Parts: sequence; C-alpha cells; structure tokens
Amino acid sequence: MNLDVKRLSVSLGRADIVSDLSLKVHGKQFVGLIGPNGCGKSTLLKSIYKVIKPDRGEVTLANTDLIKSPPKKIAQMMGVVGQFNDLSFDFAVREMVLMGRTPHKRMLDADNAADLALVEQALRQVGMERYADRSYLSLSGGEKQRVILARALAQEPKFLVLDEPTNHLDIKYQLQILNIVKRLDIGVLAALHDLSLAAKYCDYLYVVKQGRIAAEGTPREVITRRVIADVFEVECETYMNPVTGELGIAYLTS
Ligand SMILES: Nc1ncnc2c1ncn2[C@@H]1O[C@H](COP(=O)(O)OP(=O)(O)OP(=O)(O)O)[C@@H](O)[C@H]1O
Repeated sequence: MNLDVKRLSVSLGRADIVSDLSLKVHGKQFVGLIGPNGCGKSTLLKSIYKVIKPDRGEVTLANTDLIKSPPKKIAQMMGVVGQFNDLSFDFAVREMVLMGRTPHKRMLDADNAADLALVEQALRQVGMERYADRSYLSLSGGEKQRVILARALAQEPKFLVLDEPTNHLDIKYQLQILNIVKRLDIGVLAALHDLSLAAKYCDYLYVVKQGRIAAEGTPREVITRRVIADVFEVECETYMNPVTGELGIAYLTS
C-alpha cells in the first residue's frame, strides 16, 4: 500500500507551515520524518490523517484520495498515534482500545468476541493487559501512549502514521514499541526526534526544515555531519557503533 503526498501546502493563521512538500512511502517501508521543533512535521502528518485541511496538494493511500474520502473509509486502512493523547472524558483502557474496532463496524453493531480478542491481543502486545479495567486518564504519559498504540493495533491498519510515538516512553518501551511497529510489516510514516532510533528503525528518512524537504535518503545518506549542522544547528560526528554495527551520532555542540 503506497502513500503518496504530492506538492502539499498548509498555512495556519498567516504562516506557511508546509510548502510544496512531496514524499512517498512505498509498500511496507518504515519511513521517518526528522527535523527541528516547529518545522512542520505534525502539521504534515495531521494533513495526512485529515485533522488539518491543506491549502493545496494531493494525498493518496493505495490510490484512495485521503483529502476527499470520508474519515471512516480512511480509518479502515490507516491507524494513527498522535502526539497528545488527553481526553475530556474518561474511559476504561479496554473501552479505549475497543474504539479501534469502530471503523470496521456499522452503526449500532455490538462488539463481538472477535473484537474483544483483538483488544486483549493488542493490550498484550504493548504490555498493558493488566491495565484493561483501569481508567485511561489515571495512566502515566507512557502508559497512555502504549494504550493509544494498542488502539491503533486493534484497528488492524494496513498503514500507520505515528507522531513521535516514543514520546514519554522509557528506553525499554521506546525499543519495544518501535519493534512492535517494525514487525507489523506494513507501511509506516513516523515523526521521530531521536536520530539514533530513526537510524535504527527507518528504511528511509525525510528531513524537514521550515516546511520543506531539506534532504532524503537512507539513514546513512541523510544523518550526516553536514545535514545535522544545517537543519538542527548542532555539530556532530557520525560513526559506526563498534558494538551494534549501527549508525552512531556523537554530538559535539556544548
Ligand atoms: N493554528 C496555528 N496558527 C499559527 N501557527 C501554528 C498553528 N498551529 C501550529 N502552528 C505553528 O506551525 C509550526 C509547525 O508546527 P508543528 O507542530 O507542525 O511542528 P513540528 O515539526 O511537529 O514540531 P515539534 O517537533 O515541536 O513537535 C510551529 O511554528 C507552530 O507554532
């Protein structure tokens, strides 16, 4: 299932936040968006999952026009884990995750045993099965994040959009969540702040600067001294980690 964003522009208030931006996720690629605070990553993702209406451009997922399609049709294909997960009303954790099944149901359809089994499985995947009866609002930030991912997993998405999915998570759960997402073997577009995690998990990266793509390529192609200095205004050296064989980044700006 390919995601194709073509020449997308979004303005908020009077400011141009995303300008003529194009990107692609091919098939089951895990694609990362990296870039400094305020560069437009969330705005771009929100235009993809329909919270913001872009001024111009096209967004298609498997040839479905996401800008024109009804939200329910999109939710049958795409799961979303946004950046802020607070609610005005409280729900039990199990109810929250059950909401992931809604796009696959008709109005007034009751939840069935298969739905509940998917919910239990999703909660187990994120290590939250013991919290099923807890109130969602009583959870810590990291626990909420894992429940929101469980809701997206219960949705059985064919494509996932993640906005800083490891925000709030300790290192165990950062790795666990990204491993779960990677193993789903579906297309993923994720905004990530941690460049080492982006390098470890992403097949391809887009670097966003002031609402435009400043660089794109594999992690080794784009996480370079020059790009990091240009986009993040931080001096660094990159190296091959001798223990893991992965790309390492040593930050030198004091
Ligand atoms: N309603 C709005 N009116 C004007 N500007 C806005 C509005 N909403 C967001 N912005 C601005 O748009 C810019 C991009 O915000 P966005 O949340 O997309 O950035 P981001 O790259 O996701 O940042 P972060 O890494 O901090 O999450 C920011 O400068 C933000 O202040």
